[in-house]
Amino acid sequence: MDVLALVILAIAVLGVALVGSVLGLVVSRRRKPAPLPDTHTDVLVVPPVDPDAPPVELSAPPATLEPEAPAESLAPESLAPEVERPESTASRLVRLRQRLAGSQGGLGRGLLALLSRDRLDEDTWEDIEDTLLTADIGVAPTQELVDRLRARMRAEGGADARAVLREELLTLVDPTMDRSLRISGEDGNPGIVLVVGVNGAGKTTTVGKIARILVAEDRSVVLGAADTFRAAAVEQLSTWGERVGVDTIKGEEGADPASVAFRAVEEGRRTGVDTVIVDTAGRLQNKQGLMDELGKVKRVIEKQAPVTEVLLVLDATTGQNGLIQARVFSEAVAVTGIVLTKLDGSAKGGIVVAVQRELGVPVKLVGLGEGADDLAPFDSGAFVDALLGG
Ligand SMILES: Nc1nc2c(ncn2[C@@H]2O[C@H](COP(=O)(O)OP(=O)(O)OP(=O)(O)O)[C@@H](O)[C@H]2O)c(=O)[nH]1
Repeated sequence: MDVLALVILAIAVLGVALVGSVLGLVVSRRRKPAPLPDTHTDVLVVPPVDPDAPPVELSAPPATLEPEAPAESLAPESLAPEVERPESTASRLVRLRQRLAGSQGGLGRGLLALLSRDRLDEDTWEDIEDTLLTADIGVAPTQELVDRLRARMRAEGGADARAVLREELLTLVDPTMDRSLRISGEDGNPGIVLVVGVNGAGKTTTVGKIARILVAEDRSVVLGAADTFRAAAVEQLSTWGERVGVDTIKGEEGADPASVAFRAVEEGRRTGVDTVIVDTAGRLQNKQGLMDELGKVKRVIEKQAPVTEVLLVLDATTGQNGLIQARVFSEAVAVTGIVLTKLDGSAKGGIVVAVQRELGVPVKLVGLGEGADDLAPFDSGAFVDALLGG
């Protein structure tokens, strides 16, 4: 009898242990981290830890109990190469529009408050003028805008100030400009994007961010680190590339930038990539030196294939000084588009108007933060809406 009771007890204990281990398996499977969502944003930021989440199961069940896991279900952080998935353009635009409205909204709100006054007297018009000048729109565009606003507010008594202001700001920003990036080549060649600008404007960062935009759109890319003046810039660029699985062609510190650019294009053609992006040095030692260097880089690249886009990177916070630099660069090389960085750190979005006027080329991209995906195509309507506070 006693022996029988002992046997029954042993079976019961084994049964409980078995159920427990199966439940433990189920629970530990449920605790596996969810895959990254498509709209993953700041990929450089470590995902936040949920303080309420149960601790990670350390006593994992024996490997033999685990069914064969299909390759794609393996935890990405443990086995997959460290290639990040850049944010999709759609989610980036929604996020960055809000950031743009946050940094630029003050200008529009200020103008609207002034235009909505009962009496638009001379003092008010002067205040409007000052507000525009403070936002770096520039003297001539400010005068034009004020003249047009005056005429319309007078002629269209009781007009909706917001609607009038929106229309006139949009005219100034010029929605008719072609802002598409020339990232495709012809005759089997890759598109070649040459990126120029003074050091510190955000050039290398921008090259990395553009690569991410292209990778997010399933385009293949090679980077050329032709900023051989500063070894750190070369390393910085290749790190950007590695993160999204893009190769970077480098040269030794002090190597001829043109030869690095040449090799990058050579590699891009050999591997049949869609786009080669070449970062350049931005020393402004003197105009002649800059012209010689950039001119040579472009000439040497074009022994193989045409440069399809020359982007000038400008720091939005540098105001008039930035415009002077812009002029020097545009004389050194034929700029086809502007990237305005650090708009998140400046309330002076008027620089968009000023720089387009100065160079006669469109702003094509705007930088809105230090995050890896904080670069967005410039959209004039969205920009004016951001100025007006959404
Ligand atoms: N807030 C903000 N910071 C930015 C933006 N773009 C670039 N930066 C920062 O600006 C700093 C300079 O950027 P870099 O890309 O190193 O500038 P660079 O022009 O390549 O300079 P060199 O590498 O010296 O040639 C970095 O700290 C960037 O993170 C932007 O849109 N917003």
